[in-house]
Order: sequence, then C-alpha cells, then structure tokens
Amino acid sequence: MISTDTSFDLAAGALNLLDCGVIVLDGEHRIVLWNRWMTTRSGRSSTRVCGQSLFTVFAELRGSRVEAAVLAALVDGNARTVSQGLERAPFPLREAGSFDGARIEQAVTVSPLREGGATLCMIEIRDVSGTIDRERQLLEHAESLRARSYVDGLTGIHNRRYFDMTLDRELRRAQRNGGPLSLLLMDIDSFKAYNDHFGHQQGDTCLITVAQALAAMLKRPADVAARYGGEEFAAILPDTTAEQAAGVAEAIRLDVAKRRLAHAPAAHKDHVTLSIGVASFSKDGLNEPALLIEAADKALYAAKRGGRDRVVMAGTDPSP
Ligand SMILES: Nc1nc2c(ncn2[C@@H]2O[C@H](COP(=O)(O)OP(=O)(O)OP(=O)(O)O)[C@@H](O)[C@H]2O)c(=O)[nH]1
Repeated sequence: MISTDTSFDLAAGALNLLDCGVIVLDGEHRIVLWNRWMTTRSGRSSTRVCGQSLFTVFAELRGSRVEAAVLAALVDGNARTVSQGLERAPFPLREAGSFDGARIEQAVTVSPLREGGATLCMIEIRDVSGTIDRERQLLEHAESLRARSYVDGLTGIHNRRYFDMTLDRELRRAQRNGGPLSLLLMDIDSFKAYNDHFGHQQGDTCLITVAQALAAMLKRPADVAARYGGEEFAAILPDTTAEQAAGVAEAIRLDVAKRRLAHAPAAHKDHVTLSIGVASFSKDGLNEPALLIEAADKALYAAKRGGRDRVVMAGTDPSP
C-alpha cells in the first residue's frame, strides 16, 4: 500500500516527467505549481515563480487570450483551449537549453481545478512547433500547386484553364458594369511548315518566344495572356473597347513580325507572323464566353483567309 506522502511525491515526480508545461494558479492568479518542463523552457525555476502572479511573471500575457481564458475558467468553471493558429505563441518559451532561440509554437489549455472548496486553474502548454511547421509547409505547397496549375508548362504564360476561369469572371464583371471587354485570339501562321522545316524542338522555342512577346505587350495588371492550345494564344483585355483592342492586337502583330524570326521556305513569309481575331463584349450580343470565343475565332480565320499576318475585327470579315 502506497502512503499519501509517497503518492504525493509520485505525482510531483510524474508531473516533472510530463512532456508539456503545467502551471497551477490559485484564485488570485498566483502560481502554486510549475513543473520542470516550464523551468527548462522559460529559464525560471519553480522556487523563483511560485507565489507570484502569472501576469507579473509574464507581463505580456495581460490582455491576451490566455488571461481571458484564466479569468473565465475561474469564474464559470469551464475549460478552454487557446488556439494559436498562425498567430504569435502566447508564452515566451524557447526550446530547452536555448534561451535566445525562436519561441516554440504552443497549444494551450486552461482548465478549472477544485481543491478543498477553492477554485484553482491549471494551464497546460504543449509544444506544437513541428505540427505548425508542417501546416505552413502544406499551405505553401498547396499554394504553389495551385499557382502551377494555372501556368502553361511550355511557355510559362497562363494556361487554358486560367483563361477559361478569367474569361468567365471578367464577362460577368462586364455584364454587371456594362463596361467594355475584349478578347484576342492569335495563331502563328504556317506553323506546321515551321515544325516540318526546323523540327519540333525549335518549334517549341518559337512558341516560347511568341508567348513571352505577347505577355510583355500586355501592360495593364488585369490583362491576361494565355496559351489557348497548340500554336494558338489568347488575350483577355478588361475595360478595353473594340477600337482599343484592335490597337493592342496590331501592336502585338507588329512586335512579333519585327523580330524577323526566320520561317520555313514553305511558309507564306520568310519570318514568323501572327494572325489575330478580335471580338468585344456587347450586352445583347456577345455576352457569353462561348459566343465571344466563337466570334474571335471566326475573325481569326477570316485573317487567315485574308492572307495571314493581319488583325481582323469580329463582324468585319474582309474576305469575299
Ligand atoms: N513545336 C510545337 N508544335 C506544335 C505544338 N502544338 C501544336 N503544334 C503544331 O502547330 C501546327 C499547327 O498547324 P496547322 O493547324 O496546320 O496550321 P498552320 O501550319 O499554322 O497554318 P495556318 O494556321 O493556316 O497559318 C501543327 O503542325 C502542330 O503540330 C507544340 O506544343 N509545339
């Protein structure tokens, strides 16, 4: 049979072995128990802190959620968890033996404790640094995956998925505001001949050059350059009228042509060029993504039929 005294010593020994901090406060918030975990993480021994108010020992806890939880536990007798989330750790505790390192991340539970008619309060502090680090890494990883899922792997500009999502969003915004919105669809002329002559790998390099040129020509933050498919590109131009979009399209066409990227002998010209179709939102006409794309696509093929290396506006097909 273990005596009461021995049980008490055992409890104190077990408390000191716990892999978490334990503090017990009396009704006046004075520290009556402070285990070894707390000593090694705070640099303050039990003899130094016992008898003092927790909020004198850690003045920064005044006004904190830990103080609110302690006051509430002593008043209503309910336990509370102080979740840290991604905020600053409440107690100034560091890894054992490192008093100038980073604060350990903490999960804090505050529970009422009744003893001989008095209400005390027990605070448990767990080191959750590993969990929070992993959570941060997972969040960063998820964010980078999300960003990558909107980028075209070859050219580095936005992909078709991002284009579809943005066109949908911008069209709904244009519907609400009645504001202008234009779409450009662009296609590299005679690209089959380019690939046949220079090989697929150089074809890829050509696609990258054109994509980067296109992205650099779009100056407004809301403009979106995307690879629409194969050798086809698209640009979404919010707050841009058909006339302004025609100007942007012409500037892109000229920019690519002026680079004088050598083309295949079988191509329509000795340098790489673009055909571009332009369509603009109208409240009662081109007011859906599919309608706007169809109109820009028709204009693009009108540009092809008209001889390539040109810009055609939707509804103004120049060919007979
Ligand atoms: N190198 C490379 N070629 C691609 C890629 N995607 C599509 N293409 C090629 O782009 C070419 C497109 O050819 P077509 O659709 O016949 O059109 P075109 O030769 O450009 O002729 P026009 O559009 O009428 O001027 C095909 O040969 C495709 O193989 C790609 O990712 N890399």
